[in-house]
Amino acid sequence: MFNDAPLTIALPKGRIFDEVLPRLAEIGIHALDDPHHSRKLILATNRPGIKLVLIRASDVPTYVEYGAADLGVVGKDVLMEHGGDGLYEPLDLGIARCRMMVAGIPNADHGPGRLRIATKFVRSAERHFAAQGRQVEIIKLYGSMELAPLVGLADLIVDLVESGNTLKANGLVPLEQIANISARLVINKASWKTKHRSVTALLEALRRVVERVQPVPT
Ligand SMILES: Nc1ncnc2c1ncn2[C@@H]1O[C@H](COP(=O)(O)OP(=O)(O)OP(=O)(O)O)[C@@H](O)[C@H]1O
Ligand SMILES: O=P(O)(O)OC[C@H]1O[C@H](OP(=O)(O)OP(=O)(O)O)[C@H](O)[C@@H]1O
Repeated sequence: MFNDAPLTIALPKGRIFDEVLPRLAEIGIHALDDPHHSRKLILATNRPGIKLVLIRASDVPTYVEYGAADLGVVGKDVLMEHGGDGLYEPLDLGIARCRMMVAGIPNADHGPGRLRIATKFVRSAERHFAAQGRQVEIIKLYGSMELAPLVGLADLIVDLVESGNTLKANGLVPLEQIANISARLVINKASWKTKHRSVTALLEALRRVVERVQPVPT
């Protein structure tokens, strides 16, 4: 069905990977090697012409934008940081759902000065506070953001929250929601034109799976 033109699909190795594999299986795409045990970064599939490339979540938009992959799966948080202009983003896969939130120590008095915000989501945080007309200083971190308010590095953090357990375990509370996050299918703009048949066949097959799992509200 998708075999008219070869397709490369970029998948992030982290938590999205385990949720997207069953979706691909439902449309009849399986990796030939066990992806959990293989060290290969390019995986052939049972569909001749369809291969998977396994990369860091934050690199997916770059691979797809430059056409190194025709399609990719990536969190909305990563897209918000990358800037979405160079890509098509036609489908919300409804997996890896969480929220991007501002969080901090409960009832903290931050005083009159500029708030310090620790986050790995620099652009999203800047945009959020600028829209509120609040002057902030953003401190870029690469992980364990929850630590920053506890050791006086920052007043607030911007991080992803799912169950809220990580915040709770560190004595922090969610304060403001910035965005609902889920994984998206992204498509290279040139592939959309030059490989239209195979790209749209894959997109529509995935869309049917997503709608079956979570029917579109009427
Ligand atoms: N607690 C969570 N619950 C649900 N989805 C999440 C959660 N944390 C992250 N995600 C989503 O899953 C995506 C991948 O997260 P993961 O932790 O696997 O990668 P990462 O370590 O953030 O990325 P990288 O490998 O580039 O450092 C995130 O971009 C986000 O969209
Ligand atoms: O609300 P919760 O269910 O506790 O989930 C939120 C946590 O999940 C993510 O981290 P992750 O586990 O991916 O670790 P990482 O940031 O080191 O990748 C996020 O950065 C939070 O720390």
